[in-house]
Amino acid sequence: MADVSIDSLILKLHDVNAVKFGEYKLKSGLLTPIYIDLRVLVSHPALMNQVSSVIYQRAQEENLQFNSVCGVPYTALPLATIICSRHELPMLIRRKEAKDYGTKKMVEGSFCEGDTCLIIEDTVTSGSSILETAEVLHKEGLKVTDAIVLMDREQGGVDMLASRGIRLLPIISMFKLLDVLLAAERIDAPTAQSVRKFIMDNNTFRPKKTNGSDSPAPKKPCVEPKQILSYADRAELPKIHPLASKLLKIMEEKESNLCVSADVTSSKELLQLAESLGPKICMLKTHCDILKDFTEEFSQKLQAVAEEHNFLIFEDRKFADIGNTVKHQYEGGVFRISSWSHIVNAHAVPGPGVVKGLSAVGKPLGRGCLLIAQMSSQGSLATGEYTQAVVKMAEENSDFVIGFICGSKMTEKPEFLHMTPGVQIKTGGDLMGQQYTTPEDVIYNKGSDVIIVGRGILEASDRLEATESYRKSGWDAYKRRLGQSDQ
Ligand SMILES: O=c1ccn([C@@H]2O[C@H](COP(=O)(O)O)[C@@H](O)[C@H]2O)c(=O)[nH]1
Repeated sequence: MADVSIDSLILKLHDVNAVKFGEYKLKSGLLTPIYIDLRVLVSHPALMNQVSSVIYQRAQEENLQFNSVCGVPYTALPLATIICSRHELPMLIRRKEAKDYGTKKMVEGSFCEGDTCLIIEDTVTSGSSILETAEVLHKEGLKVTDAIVLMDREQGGVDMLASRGIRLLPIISMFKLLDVLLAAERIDAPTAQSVRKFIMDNNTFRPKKTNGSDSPAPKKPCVEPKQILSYADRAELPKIHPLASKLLKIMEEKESNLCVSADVTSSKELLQLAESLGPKICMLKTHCDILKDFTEEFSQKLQAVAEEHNFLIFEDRKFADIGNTVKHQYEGGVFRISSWSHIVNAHAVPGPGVVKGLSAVGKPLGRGCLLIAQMSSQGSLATGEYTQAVVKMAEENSDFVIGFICGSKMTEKPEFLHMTPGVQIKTGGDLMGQQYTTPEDVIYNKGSDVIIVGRGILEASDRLEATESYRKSGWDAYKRRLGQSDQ
């Protein structure tokens, strides 16, 4: 199933209150800030069908071989029933307690010894419910090699079951769920962050020691949590785009995740800005079409300053036409943007053709592109499923797309860069819909990588001093995110 459908499924699950935020008790007694309650599905038949379809589809994609299907009682029972009925597959029912009359069987349905049974589950935390069901099936002579779960809380279930010979195939992971709800603005960044922290701090899997005894519960997760990588680490990732790697190295070297938005109208002033602020920034953003005196000579000088002070140039052109047109706009015209700008950006509205057109020009030159996944302006339509589709488009074109213009982190893939405009030391906005948030919020809470600051610096009485102040705020927030700050 396409990722976008999974995203819309997540939103529907949230709509029907199957994903709850607050304080809830898990089977283990542990208090959790997120609770997945798929019992509500029985009241939503269309959603129930959709969930059953993705589970069956997963079994097909994995080419699983099995003789029967068993849903872990009770929530997964109707899911297994729908799947088996719709695809005419034999089903088994595991009893939770034996009857004290009749056959006294623990497993209902017909099977032969040595048959393989596929287990279906709605939510997994530690994996213990699947294991209990598998053990009952084993006692009856059945084999269990695979289980499919709709929602994996990523708290060690996959590893625990693997250690017992069962491969668990999750459809939705907790981190994916949080990313989708955050991008759709169903939750805020601090909520997502606190749930992520809870999940990483509460891994339930305790591998057996080689001497056979259970090891004590580890303080830190046994399974490597999703690590927060440094810019330097990310620059070395095997799949990183060379331009993204170059930018990350510049950021680390200059201790700057600050991009200045040089929104001035004369090329002389722009060059002065580049020259004076260059040592403190990782990137300079331009709008070449607001310059009243753009010339090729100007673009050559700008490149020389960028070279001298080691920053990249990002022309914020926001291409948004069909592939053939953006190809011409990027390569030719008065501005010949591809000849001097390391990075450009594009709206995804036209579909993947816009990336193809830009990439035909930019890729051979080693350029990179950012897709606009969200906008900082009030009432922006770039939200929810649109934003998710942009992320997918980026992931499918990672040979040219190096990241996003966005308000917060869009993907867990560390190869992608997240750049956020609408940043000032004070929150607020302007009279035309711009909305501001702080460097700390963008980098620390929202997990973005680069702050883009325009008027916060341009309108300051001392631009250099303001630049240093933003550089320091952005960098301190990054260090805090890495856990290297003593604040
Ligand atoms: O969503 C977006 C995308 C781009 N921008 C651009 O960033 C700067 C912000 O300038 P400020 O003076 O800091 O408001 C500007 O060039 C925009 O075109 C954005 O603001 N929001």
